[in-house]
Amino acid sequence: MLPILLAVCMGALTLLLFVVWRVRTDGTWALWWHDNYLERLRDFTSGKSRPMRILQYVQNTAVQGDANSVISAVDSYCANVEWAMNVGDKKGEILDAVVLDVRPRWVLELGTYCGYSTMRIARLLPPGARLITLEMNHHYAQVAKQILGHAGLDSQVDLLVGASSALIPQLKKKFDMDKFDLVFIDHWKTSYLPDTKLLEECDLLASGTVLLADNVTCPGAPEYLHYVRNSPRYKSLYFPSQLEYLRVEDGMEKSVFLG
Ligand SMILES: C[S@@+](CC[C@H](N)C(=O)[O-])C[C@H]1O[C@@H](n2cnc3c(N)ncnc32)[C@H](O)[C@@H]1O
Repeated sequence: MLPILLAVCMGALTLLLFVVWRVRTDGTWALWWHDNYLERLRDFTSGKSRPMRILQYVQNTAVQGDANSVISAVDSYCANVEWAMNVGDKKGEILDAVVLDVRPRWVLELGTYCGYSTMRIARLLPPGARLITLEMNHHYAQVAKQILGHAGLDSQVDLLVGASSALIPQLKKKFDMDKFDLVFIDHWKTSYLPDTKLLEECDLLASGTVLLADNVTCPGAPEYLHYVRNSPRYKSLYFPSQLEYLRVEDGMEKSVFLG
């Protein structure tokens, strides 16, 4: 009996070590572990959603009206308490550098989630610039509004709730605008390419418009990458980095529309 028990324990331990190793080194396993298993477990035990837990942490710890303090609070929560799909601090620095370099008047963000990258972009915008961010999940959008309000950035940002494919064709008329200077692409990865083509069709990209796409390595957006790297309409450059809050390879693709 004892040898069988010992063998079962050894087998279970080996399996556990294997799962821990894969979660720490493989992006697909890491995303499944954090986004499905751990998130659902915490939702069940706390009776709240992950965005609500992030919001609560921000309200309890970040200085009201101080965007950097709110950004640090989200990073601290997601690095130390539970992972979340924000662009994160490391790739956030790449995003910051692109925003500062472009100095955009009109920015579009695809995928708001809790408003983390929205805050990073909005706090660096020159006076008079506008950031339009699209989020299809109503609950996430409500949380993002409160987080942006806590950071004091809500007046610079227009958060539209709905699917990007439905909202993009309405933007020109709705905002009485012409073209975007910067587009941050960070929604579901299968939508990167169709929405880029939709932006072209809707005449929302000017020569010089910068597209910055997150997660092009993990979980990856191969069709989008193939398009921007091979189309004569784009000049594209890869920025290697790490997946938010984890030691897993990821990167961002900056693509300049050439007209
Ligand atoms: C990776 S998260 C965005 C993270 C955010 N940019 C940040 O760094 O803080 C992706 C978000 O895109 C939203 N989303 C996915 N597909 C979308 C679509 N087609 N239209 C609008 N929102 C979408 C999801 O609901 C999710 O909240």
